[in-house]
Formats: sequence, structure tokens, C-alpha cells
Amino acid sequence: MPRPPRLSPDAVTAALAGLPLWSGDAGGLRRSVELPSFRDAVAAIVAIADVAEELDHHPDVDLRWRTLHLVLVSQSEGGVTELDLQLARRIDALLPG
Ligand SMILES: C[C@H](O)[C@H](O)[C@H]1CNC2=NC(N)=NC(=O)C2=N1
Repeated sequence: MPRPPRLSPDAVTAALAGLPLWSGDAGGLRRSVELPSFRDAVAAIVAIADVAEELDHHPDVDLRWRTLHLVLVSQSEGGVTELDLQLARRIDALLPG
């Protein structure tokens, strides 16, 4: 399936204004979140995995005890695309703010 094109740095900055829990730049979107327990963090990863499979778009995930570090980037496009923004919004709907 064709992937949307990489967004310009200005477009990524503008999009980040609407995603207050995310930081980053044209190279990737980042969010960290601390869950109540290690098991809760693992369950959050499984819920994110369901969304990632649905979108066929997959986050980089780093789990340190109960803190999850997520990076969203479209490897095939070498930067952030609309798919990363869509995945970020879907992840925000799953995780505690
Ligand atoms: C064939 C399949 O669509 C591709 O390998 C997808 C899978 N998930 C992906 N996820 C991300 N984050 N970047 C990609 O380029 C990507 N490519």
C-alpha cells in the first residue's frame, strides 16, 4: 500500500501543537508515559500493538520498568507522515494523559 509522503519540518511543528503530549521534530514524534505498574505498561504495549497492526504502522517502543518511551516515524519515508500523526492520536486515546 502506498504510504503518505514525509511532512515538512514546519508541518510537523504545526501538527505537534495539536498533540500536547508529544514532542519531537521532522525526524520523529516522541511521547513517554509512566503506567501504575510493569504489567500495566505491558498491557498498554499490547493495546498499542492492536492499533499498530490495524494501521499497518508500528511505533518504536522502549519499556523501562513501568515507563514507556514511544517514537513514531515512517521508516520507509525517512521522516514523519500523516500516518504517524494518526497513530499518535490513536495512542493518546488508549493511554492515561
Ligand atoms: C509492508 C509494510 O507495510 C511496511 O513494512 C510497514 C510496516 N510498518 C511500518 N511502520 C513504520 N513506523 N514505518 C514503516 O515504514 C513501516 N512500514
